[in-house]
Amino acid sequence: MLNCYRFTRTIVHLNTLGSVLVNHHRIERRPLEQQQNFYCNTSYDTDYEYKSTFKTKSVLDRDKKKTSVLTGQERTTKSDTANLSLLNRLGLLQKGLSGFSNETGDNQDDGNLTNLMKKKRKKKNVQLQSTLNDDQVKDNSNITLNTNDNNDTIEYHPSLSSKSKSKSIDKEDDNNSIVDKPKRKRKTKKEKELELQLLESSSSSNKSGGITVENEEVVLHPSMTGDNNHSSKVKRKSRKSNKINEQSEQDQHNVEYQTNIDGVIPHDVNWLINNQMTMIDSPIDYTSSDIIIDQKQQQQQVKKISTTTTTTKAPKRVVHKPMDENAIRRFKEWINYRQQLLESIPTQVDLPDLEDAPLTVTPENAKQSPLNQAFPWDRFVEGCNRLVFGNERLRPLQSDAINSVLYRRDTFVSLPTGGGKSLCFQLPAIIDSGVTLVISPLLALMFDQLSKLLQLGVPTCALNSSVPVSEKKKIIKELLDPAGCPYKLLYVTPERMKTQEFIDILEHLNNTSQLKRLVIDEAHCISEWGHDFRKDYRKLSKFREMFPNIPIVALTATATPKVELDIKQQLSMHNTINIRGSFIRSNLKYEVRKKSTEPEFCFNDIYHFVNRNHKNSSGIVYCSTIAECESLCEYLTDRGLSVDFYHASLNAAQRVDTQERWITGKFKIVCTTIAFGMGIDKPDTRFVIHHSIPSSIESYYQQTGRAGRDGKLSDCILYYNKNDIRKMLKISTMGIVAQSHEEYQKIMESKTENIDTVTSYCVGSECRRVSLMEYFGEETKPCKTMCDNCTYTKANHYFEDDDNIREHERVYTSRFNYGATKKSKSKSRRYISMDDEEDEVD
Ligand SMILES: Nc1ncnc2c1ncn2[C@@H]1O[C@H](COP(=O)(O)OP(=O)(O)OP(=O)(O)O)[C@@H](O)[C@H]1O
Repeated sequence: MLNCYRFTRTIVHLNTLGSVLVNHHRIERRPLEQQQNFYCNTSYDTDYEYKSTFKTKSVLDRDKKKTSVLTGQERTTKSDTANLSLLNRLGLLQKGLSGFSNETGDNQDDGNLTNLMKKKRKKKNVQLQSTLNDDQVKDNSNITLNTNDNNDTIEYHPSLSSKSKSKSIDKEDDNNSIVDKPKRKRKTKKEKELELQLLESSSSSNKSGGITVENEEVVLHPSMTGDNNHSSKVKRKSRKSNKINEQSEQDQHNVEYQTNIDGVIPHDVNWLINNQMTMIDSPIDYTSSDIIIDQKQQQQQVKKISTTTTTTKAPKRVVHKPMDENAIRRFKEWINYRQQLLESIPTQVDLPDLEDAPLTVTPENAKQSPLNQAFPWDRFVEGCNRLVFGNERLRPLQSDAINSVLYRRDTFVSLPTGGGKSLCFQLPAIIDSGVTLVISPLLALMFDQLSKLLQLGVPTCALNSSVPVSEKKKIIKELLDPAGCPYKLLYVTPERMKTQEFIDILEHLNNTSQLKRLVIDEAHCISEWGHDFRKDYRKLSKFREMFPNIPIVALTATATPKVELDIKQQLSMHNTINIRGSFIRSNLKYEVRKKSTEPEFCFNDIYHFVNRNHKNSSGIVYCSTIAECESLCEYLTDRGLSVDFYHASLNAAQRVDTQERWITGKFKIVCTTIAFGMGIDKPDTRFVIHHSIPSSIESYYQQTGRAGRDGKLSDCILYYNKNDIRKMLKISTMGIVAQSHEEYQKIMESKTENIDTVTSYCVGSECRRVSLMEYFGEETKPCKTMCDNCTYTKANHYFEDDDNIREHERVYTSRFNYGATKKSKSKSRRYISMDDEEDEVD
């Protein structure tokens, strides 16, 4: 029998938490010596691997001094570089780089490379000329594109050529990778000397004054900037350039290829508020490290329509998606805008006072809330939201949440599904310095957010079981880099928190003042009373003990008051600011339909509903079992709909792949168990159908919350019959972990109560919206037009027959017997839910 452990609640004395909240009422710059400024420099090591490193000020004593716009103090200049090692991993650098300088204004693509080359020419021993002629580019094929005036160093080496499409640098563990990577090549002595000279000259040549935050070059692929001439010009120029260093044909080819890269955006986006106001650099790679199954594996992938489940090997993967052009444009604008803002910021900024006491902000009191006042970061928030995320404005309560997070207060955010909770921590993470640690319960959810952030250009990484070992090692190395970590957000599953290796990483980040906050997404998973309880979420309660000064941000869309209290207690949140929005989703139409006991009838009904109303729209159909999932998928596919299935028996790679294909519209309808859902953000999802009843109202709200996230009218249909009650009861009590019979019974009671509530919802005749909101403790008026009960007065005849009511009562009253039966077999037993998603920790 499996031993089972129940996590003991950790009690943290409140007095140890006194220092948790950083009450910084005044932002002042520290003396220069005290600042922990990290400077980024990119170079490649002897193995010709690109390397992006941050260096502390003390390390970079060779760097030039600049005058801060904020203080007038002289400061060491910083390097703003692409995260080349990340790029390298994603297979970009083999294609070369092209330059675009944003400092010189937009649409100056011709000038971009030229600017880079200008800077490069300053290096003594490369003998580059300082005018814009064809010769400028001649050494393009050489080792570097160094922009040391701005300390933007982008290096390129001929060995990383398109021709040398050899195996990946990561080849040792990415055998299945579909990314071709360049072959390593030993540097010649000459090259080494040249490189050394370049580095020396780069570190000694910068004499510009100006502002501290100066490195904001945006390097783009010409095709992305719409300048096709650029490529050809560079090619032409590079062909002429054979004077300085003799380059091989391969090198020349590299120059050409250099212009064909998807691009790279180095930037710095950190505004450090921890008693100083400065910017640190953050190398960035705007490619998306989407994790997909490699081609071979895809081919081998077992046809999904089958009764047996597939067990292909774990994901090996990386494919990068080009960045969205609008995102690039916005990002450039953001950099310019931020630059302007920084120039206008005074050297000292007062933070408004916020009482050190719990505070609740709701839509009703938001206007009078102390969070609704001017904060020094307001324009940064506005600019970042508009330019990085492409949103016109913040939604109600988002700005309160962001202010609270930036003020470094413990923050509990409960906004409706699709309410924009992610922005409440992602935006502060970008504006603030250091790393934001995000706990995310599902690989799919993590993948979704990671992919989006990378596409937006935000340096983000994830550590989970689907990340190949080689990449994991690299990420860990970067996180542990004594000189500084390049990422703004680090996503992990709760399981990772229990490994000593990861705790060491966190300790390192904390000791170097880089760990800025812990974010717990889908925080209801921490509560046993929550609908998606995950035992490893419980372990997060240790975080406060380990890092008492790090603020905690918990977010959920489905917390009842009881769950909310439990979350805060578990996490030892202190003087929490609660941001509480209305749960109403006014664009969702709710309907409950009677489900026939004949599976085919229900399948047929679903088919007709979709075919009639949402033939070409995306939607989700939730089923209670894997078998149901697959047979419904088969049925709908046979009838000509575009369908696939998703459930916990698929391995991580298959799940990621299915999710990605659904999100990108490769197929329209996903038949799934509850393994799919939390956090899935496909705005144009027009319907969510529950083929079987959900295990709780929270689950139902969460799952239907996938629909209509773009604000457009969407349908939520729930099929209900009495058999499903018993079936769901069985399923939802399978995963119970209990140490004693009493505990088991307690959990059983809670689970059955949840199902009772769902049943009441189904058979009830009051407005669906009112019923749902009542559950979350919110009062509202009947929707009148948005549910079956309001629109069809007789709709519930089906559920008022004696049979159903009797069955409902029988199940309700038999629940204690059910627990007792289990007890007789075993006092302590662990049942594994088939939909349990746990991250394998290696
Ligand atoms: N201020 C905003 N303006 C426009 N769109 C926004 C804004 N904030 C968020 N969004 C968009 O709203 C959608 C939902 O956001 P998000 O995924 O953060 O919701 P959520 O609250 O986490 O929902 P769930 O709990 O259901 O996962 C996303 O597509 C996001 O881009």
